[in-house]
Amino acid sequence: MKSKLREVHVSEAVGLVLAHDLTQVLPGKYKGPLFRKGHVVREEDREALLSIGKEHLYVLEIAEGEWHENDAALRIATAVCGTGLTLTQPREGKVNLVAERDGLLQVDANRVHGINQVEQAVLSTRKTDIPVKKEDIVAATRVIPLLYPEERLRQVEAAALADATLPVLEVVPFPQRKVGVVITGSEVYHGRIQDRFGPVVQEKVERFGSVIMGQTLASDEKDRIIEQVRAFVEQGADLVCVTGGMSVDPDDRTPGAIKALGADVISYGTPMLPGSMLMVAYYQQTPILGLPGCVIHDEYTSFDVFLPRILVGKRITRHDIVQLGYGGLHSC
Ligand SMILES: Nc1nc2c(c(=O)[nH]1)N[C@H]1C(S)=C(S)[C@@H](COP(=O)(O)OP(=O)(O)OC[C@H]3O[C@@H](n4cnc5c(N)ncnc54)[C@H](O)[C@@H]3O)O[C@H]1N2
Ligand code: MOO
Repeated sequence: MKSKLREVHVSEAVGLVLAHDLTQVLPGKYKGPLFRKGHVVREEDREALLSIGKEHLYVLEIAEGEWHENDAALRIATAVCGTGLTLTQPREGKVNLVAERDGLLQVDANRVHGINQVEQAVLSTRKTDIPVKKEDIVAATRVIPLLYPEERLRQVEAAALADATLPVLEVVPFPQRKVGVVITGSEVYHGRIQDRFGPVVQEKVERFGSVIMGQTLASDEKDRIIEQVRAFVEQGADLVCVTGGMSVDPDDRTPGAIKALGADVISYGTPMLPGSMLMVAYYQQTPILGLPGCVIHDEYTSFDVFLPRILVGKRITRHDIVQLGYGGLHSC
């Protein structure tokens, strides 16, 4: 059976779906829709409808096996919604997924593509691995037609599951991590200039609810850098940042020190600008980052991409490094 039109008196229309737009004309002031096609008539609409002379309405009788756009959007949203997210009530056929907490947004892009393959289904999301704030809208769902077939909703729900154990979208909270900072550079060590790296790293780390467990000065001495990184790891650091000395001058000792420490270097260099001279390494499972000078003055570098991921406990891989190049030219 297909959905069909039916004429009803306004007093019997509550809960039914308008089959067409209803226009309001206020001479000289306004002409436009008072209610749109698809609107579900509410008790409080009755007076407004009668005031524009609508005693009878065409409503849609929705056949079994078809879903109103609001209900279809809600089913899609429910199928993709994971922890740390809530759904809004449908409005004009759209449901939003809203962050319930600050955290790192996780989106399975492959399953988002799979859902959008289903004819006239819409799942629109922000990108994965970005930090979000409580109450941010991170995704929205809708369907294109006013009535949507059950069969396609089942296809959406199957695509949302697709053998995966994790939800399509979730917001992972930031645990409180301890971060050690080793500042290199003889000019800072000897007090020729004031350290500007420490406050920048501290602000970025605290933004995600983590703490700086300590900050040391290592001049440009490789052995001192090694010792200080190792000491932070032994004291239980969740991340150690070594600042400066990342370039190609003879006094740039940081990459050599991290290697000599025996760390597993994932990459020295990234294809993102700024932040191309970043080093990502792991020493006994603890992430060690070599931070290039640009982190002091550029608002958004490869450090800002990886820091929140590291703080939620994700391990950075060579694949993650490679991914930074496409769309990664921010300034240079
Ligand atoms: N020949 C090349 N030169 C540079 C390259 C390159 O590939 N080839 N890369 C450039 C890029 S990109 C960056 S980023 C920087 C990387 O610089 P470093 O990490 O080696 O930074 P430094 O040389 O140690 O310092 C640069 C600048 O910043 C001042 N600085 C450093 N630490 C502090 C601190 N804690 N507080 C205040 N100021 C600090 C330092 O005195 C220098 O003036 O290299 C480019 N060059
Ligand atoms: O590492 Mo530099 O990183 O791009 O300005």
